[in-house]
Amino acid sequence: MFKPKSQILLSKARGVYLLLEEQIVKIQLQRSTDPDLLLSFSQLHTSQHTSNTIICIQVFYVGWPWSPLLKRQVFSGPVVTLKVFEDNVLVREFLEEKGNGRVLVVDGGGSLRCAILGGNPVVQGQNNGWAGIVVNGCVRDVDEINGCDIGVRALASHPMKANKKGIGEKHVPITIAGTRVCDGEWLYADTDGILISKMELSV
Ligand SMILES: O=C([O-])CC(=O)C(=O)O
Ligand SMILES: [Mg+2]
Repeated sequence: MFKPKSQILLSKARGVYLLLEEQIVKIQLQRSTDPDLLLSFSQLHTSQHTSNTIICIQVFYVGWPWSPLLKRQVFSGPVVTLKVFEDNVLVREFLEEKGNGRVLVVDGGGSLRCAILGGNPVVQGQNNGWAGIVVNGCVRDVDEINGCDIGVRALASHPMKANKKGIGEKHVPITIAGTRVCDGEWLYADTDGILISKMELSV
């Protein structure tokens, strides 16, 4: 186990450790649905610290079945949140904006009944400089998405299009798989999982 120079908050969880003070030197995640793991992270997250040298990290989606069909799994950036349900109008609206390296995190309520992200907005997101899109729901046009230079994570693919009523809420706190995600937080996605941090990390 890596020993930090100074303070460390060490989760009991297997293979997961946070190094604190000057920076996060290494983050290691294992896929797990172990409730102790999630508990230890939520305790870390909610515990009160007086020193702002302590960086609290939430683990987001450890153990979730992210679709392996999507190829660009590694990306990071500041978060923009969106909450919709089986409707993709606001998703498209966001990706028409300049991304400036941000990651759009869409809580689609986990619906597996239609796709709230298709190839067209992903191409737009790529062209507008978004770093990635995380969808708690389904995507379609998987081959088109995989041809794009932008990270995309979703639960699954589905051939059906979503509604186009424009219903949803932008920039609101969302809770996905028990983890609250807010605008301005930082998201780090790799092939092991997805992390949400209150602040930018050096990884
Ligand atoms: O048209 C839609 O609603 C979904 C789609 O395939 C795309 O955006 O590329
Ligand atoms: Mg399409």
